[in-house]
Amino acid sequence: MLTVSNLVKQYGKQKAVNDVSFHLDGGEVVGLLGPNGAGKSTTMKCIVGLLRKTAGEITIGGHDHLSVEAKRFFSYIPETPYVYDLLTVWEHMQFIAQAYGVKDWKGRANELLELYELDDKQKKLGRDLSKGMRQKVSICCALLPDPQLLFFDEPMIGLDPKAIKNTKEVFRNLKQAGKTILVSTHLIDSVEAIADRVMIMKDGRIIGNDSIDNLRAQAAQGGEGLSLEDLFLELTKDE
Ligand SMILES: Nc1ncnc2c1ncn2[C@@H]1O[C@H](COP(=O)(O)OP(=O)(O)OP(=O)(O)O)[C@@H](O)[C@H]1O
Repeated sequence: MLTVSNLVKQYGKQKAVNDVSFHLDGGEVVGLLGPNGAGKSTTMKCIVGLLRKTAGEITIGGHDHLSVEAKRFFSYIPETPYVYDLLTVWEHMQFIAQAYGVKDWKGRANELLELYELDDKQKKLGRDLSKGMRQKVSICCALLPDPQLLFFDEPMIGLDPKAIKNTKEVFRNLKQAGKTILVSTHLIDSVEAIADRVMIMKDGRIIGNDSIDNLRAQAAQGGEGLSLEDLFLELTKDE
């Protein structure tokens, strides 16, 4: 579904992403973990075409990631939610439905807005939404076209506890429906239950890419019985 080969992204002289390669099979749910500045957001932005990569190849569903065919496969929830100031919440849903050619979208849009407690905010303009509400609108917009592949960059940031719980449930449902998900997060427990695999990034490189059980086994002595959080700290500690 997604293949990233030898991806490099340089900001000036700094290699924020340094020769990163990985593959996601259809239906896989993969957590992208790493300390601040590891290169997670830059990797995602390169994949979805928001940043121009310095080198490497990326294909989505067998198509070059910048092609229209590739863009039909995925939705992206950015770290900082972007909403249109002068569209209402409902108009955001309408806009996405039209842009992606989603048929019979109104029922689904209502379900999503209800799930994220935005149903009574339908007439509010984007510019009048709080940060958390923007994040919720961004998630609803991403889910409406029912894409095969979803990129979530820190989806839980700014969400209230109920929305975090709902989003975990959304992940479980997406996984059950066979969707492919790459989710970058610091809230390690939010992916522990559903991730088939985690990739751990540090200093622009992937330093671990395996199931949680296998990573545990690879971690320094005493890996057995480590929580994912301990494991993460063990793998990313400075030598
Ligand atoms: N626009 C930019 N210009 C210059 N350097 C940047 C830019 N964006 C990110 N960087 C640098 O690239 C590196 C990777 O940043 P990135 O945002 O991808 O990390 P991250 O793993 O997503 O971090 P966080 O968990 O803090 O969101 C960091 O050293 C950061 O300072």
